Amino acid sequence: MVNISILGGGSMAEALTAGWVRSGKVPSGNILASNRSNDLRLKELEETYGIKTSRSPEKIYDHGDIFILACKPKDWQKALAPFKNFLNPDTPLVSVMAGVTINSMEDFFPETQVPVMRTIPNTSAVVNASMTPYAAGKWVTADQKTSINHLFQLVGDTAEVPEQSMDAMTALTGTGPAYIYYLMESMELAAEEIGIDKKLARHLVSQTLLGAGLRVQENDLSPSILYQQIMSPGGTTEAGFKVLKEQGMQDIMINCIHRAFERSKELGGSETNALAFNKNHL
Ligand SMILES: NC(=O)C1=CN([C@@H]2O[C@H](COP(=O)(O)OP(=O)(O)OC[C@H]3O[C@@H](n4cnc5c(N)ncnc54)[C@H](OP(=O)(O)O)[C@@H]3O)[C@@H](O)[C@H]2O)C=CC1
Ligand SMILES: O=C(O)[C@@H]1CCC=N1
Repeated sequence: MVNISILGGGSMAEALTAGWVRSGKVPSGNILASNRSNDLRLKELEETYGIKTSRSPEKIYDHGDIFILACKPKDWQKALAPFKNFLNPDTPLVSVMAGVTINSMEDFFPETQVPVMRTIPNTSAVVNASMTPYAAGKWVTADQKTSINHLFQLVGDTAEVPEQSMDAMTALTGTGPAYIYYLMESMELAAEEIGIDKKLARHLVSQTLLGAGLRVQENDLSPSILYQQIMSPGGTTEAGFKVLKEQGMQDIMINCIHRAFERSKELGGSETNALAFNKNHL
């Protein structure tokens, strides 16, 4: 199994780490995480998952067969700078960042053909149920793509997509769990108001979401057919849906995903910054 060096030690780095360790296929010692300055956080990651941590560029470089770039889009050039002269065609760089394009990362290494993969996992990696769309850059070999795909399959499902779709993927599946959690929170609040115990409500709501998700995955039926099956004329579902329609729930969701899509494209605007960074540091 490959050794993984992660540049970043935040939520996404932790979700992937947790999923890889939980898969039983990646020994915790194969993972090394780093961050910018938060010592406590690195200690916490070490203690929780038994992984290695370091902020020494030499150690990070020596450890990794694969580099995961898991810092915020605004921070990536600084995070990668110490590795500019080290990364090479045998050390794939796998970004999990929203927005940042493959081109801008490839251009960061003007002298070297660094293989760059752009992925967008989600935090369900913790329970090995992420959806991870990905796109490969021009220097990624078939073997490298296979092994990176395998790595993300260990924490859920994957789909190769054209790079042009990655901002849409980010809005839909990278961000997606947050929309679902917000819906769940709303259902829990309503449950409490109609007299359901808080703890029981959590169980009821999560099982309901899980069952609905599984049904969509295991049937050829569209969500629309599936909700119509639940709706008896004059019944409770119809009554509830009347409120959803009157208050524009579907439009709200569609607008939300459009806005997240636009935001992912805006975050990709850091390309200009990458070029400026290169000019100042070459
Ligand atoms: N959270 C999510 O659900 C998802 C996030 N993503 C993407 O993952 C990336 C990380 O997001 P998330 O984990 O939420 O963010 P966090 O803010 O939780 O973590 C960012 C991490 O990057 C570190 N960092 C910042 N600068 C550097 C540097 N120069 N060198 C090394 N590490 C550095 C930070 O260190 P320190 O704390 O010390 O400053 C921190 O550990 C983002 O690009 C985001 O778009 C993608 C899909 C889903
Ligand atoms: O909010 C964000 O920007 C990141 C990217 C996808 C999910 N979280």
